[in-house]
Amino acid sequence: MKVEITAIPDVLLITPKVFADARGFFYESYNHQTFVEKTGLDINFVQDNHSRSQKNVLRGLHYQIGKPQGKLVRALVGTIQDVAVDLRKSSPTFGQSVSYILSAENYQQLWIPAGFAHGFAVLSDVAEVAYKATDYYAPAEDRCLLWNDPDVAIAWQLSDTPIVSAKDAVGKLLKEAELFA
Ligand SMILES: Cc1cn([C@H]2C[C@H](O)[C@@H](COP(=O)(O)OP(=O)(O)O[C@H]3O[C@H](C)C(=O)[C@H](O)[C@H]3O)O2)c(=O)[nH]c1=O
Repeated sequence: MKVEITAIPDVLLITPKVFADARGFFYESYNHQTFVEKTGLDINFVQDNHSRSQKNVLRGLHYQIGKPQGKLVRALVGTIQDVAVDLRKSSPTFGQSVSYILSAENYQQLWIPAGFAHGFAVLSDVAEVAYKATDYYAPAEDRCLLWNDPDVAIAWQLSDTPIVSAKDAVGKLLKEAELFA
């Protein structure tokens, strides 16, 4: 398992060791001991999520203001552009984002700590995304940062106007959003 620090140091790009043979492949998608040893993070995941979306769907940018969740994200099927936005007011990278292409083919995972908004755009005909969370879903705490906030200026690799939920269509701008310390 390789761990790479991204342009926002607390966000990590993880590439697992994949064992391929004539049958196909095998890899450990998560191993707690390896994760802690390689990242130095002592965290525990309490919830696994799985979503399926068609091409041009954009889910996000979401975060929970109370019960903030760290997320470990991967694409089981297809290809997504996964994005994390730093919402920690005291961070030197506040308001900045990182984007990575996660796909069933590259096996890569993105670790996004609590304090970030997370979202992804589907670049393939369909994508299934699985991700682990460090705290439970808390609908009352759920918040949305507007996906195309000009101050965040994410370069979405979308071929068309994205398909977003009604909730995501009215996400807040960074200058209005509830933030982390
Ligand atoms: C997130 C979540 C949702 N739900 C229910 C609530 C709704 O009835 C339904 C769809 O929820 P939502 O439209 O918020 O799903 P996404 O737009 O995929 O939200 C996720 O998208 C971005 C990418 C994230 O990082 C978050 O994990 C999460 O907010 O699932 C649950 O029961 N548990 C959950 O943990």
